[in-house]
Amino acid sequence: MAARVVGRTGRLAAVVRSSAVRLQSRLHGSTGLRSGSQANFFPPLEDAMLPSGSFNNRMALITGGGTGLGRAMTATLSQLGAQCIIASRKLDVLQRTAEEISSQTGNKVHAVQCDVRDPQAVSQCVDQIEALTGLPDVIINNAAGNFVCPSERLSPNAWKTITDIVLNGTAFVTLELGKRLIQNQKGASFLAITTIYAESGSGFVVPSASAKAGVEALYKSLAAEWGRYGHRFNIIQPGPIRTKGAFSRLDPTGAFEKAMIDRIPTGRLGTPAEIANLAAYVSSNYASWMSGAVIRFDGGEYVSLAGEFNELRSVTPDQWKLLEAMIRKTKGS
Ligand SMILES: CCC/C=C/C=C/C(=O)SCCNC(=O)CCNC(=O)[C@H](O)C(C)(C)COP(=O)(O)OP(=O)(O)OC[C@H]1O[C@@H](n2cnc3c(N)ncnc32)[C@H](O)[C@@H]1OP(=O)(O)O
Ligand SMILES: NC(=O)C1=CN([C@@H]2O[C@H](COP(=O)(O)OP(=O)(O)OC[C@H]3O[C@@H](n4cnc5c(N)ncnc54)[C@H](OP(=O)(O)O)[C@@H]3O)[C@@H](O)[C@H]2O)C=CC1
Repeated sequence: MAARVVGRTGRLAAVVRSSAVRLQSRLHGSTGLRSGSQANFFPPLEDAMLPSGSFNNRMALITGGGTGLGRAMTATLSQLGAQCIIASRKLDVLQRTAEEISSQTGNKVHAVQCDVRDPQAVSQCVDQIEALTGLPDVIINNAAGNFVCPSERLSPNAWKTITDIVLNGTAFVTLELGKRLIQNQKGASFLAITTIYAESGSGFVVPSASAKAGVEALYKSLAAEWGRYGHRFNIIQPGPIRTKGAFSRLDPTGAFEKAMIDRIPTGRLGTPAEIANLAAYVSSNYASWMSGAVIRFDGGEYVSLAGEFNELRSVTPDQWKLLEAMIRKTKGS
């Protein structure tokens, strides 16, 4: 009897495996498709979601605003009327982005060079911002550094570099602006971009995971402490969104992208415009009651990775009939 059940279970497992493989190759393999078919249910909308003028007369600082997601956030805020300041190390990249966005939106985008790892540079950058636009109403801490690397290969300086950009950089920008805003009795919305593994931790990106977790603790703590000064602090945890900066350092060969998409229940990567709309909402007065929030924005990837039995998605209805019959036949323990 036991042998019959084991034999049947083995055959079932083989059937399940081979149908899962067929399904995978129908969805992605042979066609070269980069999204699951369910992605058709979840088309990304690219236009700005908030009413035009939502950020009129508002100043927004976006660190790392010259590229990737920061650039998309800058474009959306600028389109909605904000005067933006983008800050990072590469002035030429910032200036190009600033010109491109302001020529499209008609609203000024300023480029300010700043290495967020250096508290003195941050202080000088804030001096420059005060002179250009006054203190900002919206601060988005988006700048980051990251690369995949087995932890046993990390040098002390590799660890320091990532934690300096992500945790110390966010802290320097937030504290410098926070102090000046408090002195000037001006309220502001602070937003930090972390990632879904800030919560779970993740191998192979350990400095980033540790630093992003620190950023989340910083923002939740300040949400509690600085509400009395008119400051809100929120966090967006993005799942994978293709940008050159992230994917060239996290998936340099492109080999992991398909696996990423396979485990995302909505069947596709996010888009920069989607996260830009969310960031704009969180930073806007429509969200003035939102503080201390941690918003996971990942197409369902986090819960999909977490659930013990989620792999059973690949079991077909016929296979379920068989499984159910086997389960129902079991009597006692
Ligand atoms: C998919 C879903 C979840 C995704 C999450 C994504 C999270 C992200 O944060 S993506 C953002 C990615 N964008 C960036 O990283 C942009 C900025 N990055 C950089 O500028 C560089 O990559 C770097 C972070 C390395 C900083 O550059 P910098 O010039 O300041 O540093 P280096 O002098 O080059 O390096 C400093 C030490 O780190 C060691 N190192 C650099 N790269 C690697 C690597 N790939 N593997 C191992 N170690 C590395 C480098 O050797 C230096 O250490 P040492 O030799 O001991 O001096
Ligand atoms: N794309 C994705 O799938 C995901 C991204 N994220 C997060 O989204 C944010 C944006 O990432 P993404 O757009 O993908 O990647 P990018 O590499 O395009 O963006 C990172 C930005 O940070 C800036 N930066 C890096 N180091 C410093 C520094 N020392 N001082 C100031 N600025 C710095 C870079 O500009 P410069 O080189 O000019 O300094 C760059 O513009 C990051 O916080 C990242 O952790 C989170 C989860 C997923």
